[in-house]
Amino acid sequence: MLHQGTVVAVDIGNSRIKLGLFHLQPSADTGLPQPAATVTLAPDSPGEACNVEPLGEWLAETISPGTPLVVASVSRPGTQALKDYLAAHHDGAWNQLRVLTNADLPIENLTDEPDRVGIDRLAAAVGASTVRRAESPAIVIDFGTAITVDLVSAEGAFAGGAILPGIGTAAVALHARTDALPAVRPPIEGKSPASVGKNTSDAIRSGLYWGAVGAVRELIARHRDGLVKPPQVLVTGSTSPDMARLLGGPDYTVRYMPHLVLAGVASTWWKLEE
Ligand SMILES: Nc1ncnc2c1ncn2[C@@H]1O[C@H](COP(=O)(O)OP(=O)(O)O)[C@@H](O)[C@H]1O
Ligand SMILES: CC(C)(COP(=O)(O)O)[C@@H](O)C(=O)NCCC(=O)O
Ligand SMILES: [K+]
Repeated sequence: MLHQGTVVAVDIGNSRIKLGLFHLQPSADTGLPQPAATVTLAPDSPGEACNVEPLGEWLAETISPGTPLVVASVSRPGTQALKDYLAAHHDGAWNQLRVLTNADLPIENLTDEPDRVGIDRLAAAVGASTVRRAESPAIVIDFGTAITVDLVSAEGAFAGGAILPGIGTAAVALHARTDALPAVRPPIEGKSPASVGKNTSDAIRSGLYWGAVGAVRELIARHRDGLVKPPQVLVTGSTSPDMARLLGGPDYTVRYMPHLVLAGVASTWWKLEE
């Protein structure tokens, strides 16, 4: 079937909503489609619903009316907020969200309950499949509200993985479940914290950050133990630029690919349109 190729991919997580405009041109460098423009919708305060207001300007300035908005969501309130906003604005020009289900994703799913896997994990695996060397496995780490460490088999199937608390989520839990620990926000840019914190907040920052590094390294090593070939390791989501370097290991390299989930959503859409 002939189609225009242009699509807005939407990744609705439990903290933020990410959108990317894609045209049908994989980047020569990785084979991974790269967005021509992106916007991220965040809550005004952590833990609240996303403020979807900035969407209107982005759509009006960047996107031709009628371009499909294709959604992978792990948050029903997030999906509803987006639907409500689009229905109430722009005279319905953006009213057709195509909300993907797991069965739409062009990847074999080897888990016990394929329908329950977060569609963001599957979309990232689809993105990883286009990047990985033929017949090599991949490990995909996504830093978000949760951290996921997933395996894409050498044959290109989603094999499962691990889910652990995201750094911000763990910070909220420490504050909520203790008398003395303050609320600490993870670093937004750059720098890894010193491991020896000299005050309570810095000690928490250290523990959460280096704890996540150690946990993810252990999970990569354990996933890797079951593999014949060394994996390609891809990191995505909200994390510091240092993270990919810190996660590197003896026989694999780690690449940071911020738009892996969005690229997987766009690739899925093009496959569905074929
Ligand atoms: N630079 C950063 N380093 C570490 N954690 C971060 C950084 N930026 C954001 N976070 C944490 O990442 C989480 C949200 O990431 P996000 O990609 O918005 O999640 P989701 O995909 O679940 O919506 C929050 O817990 C936030 O505190
Ligand atoms: C693990 C997740 C919460 C990660 O979501 P995020 O951190 O991106 O908001 C999400 O993929 C999800 O809701 N998964 C459902 C359970 C599963 O994947 O098995
Ligand atoms: K995610």
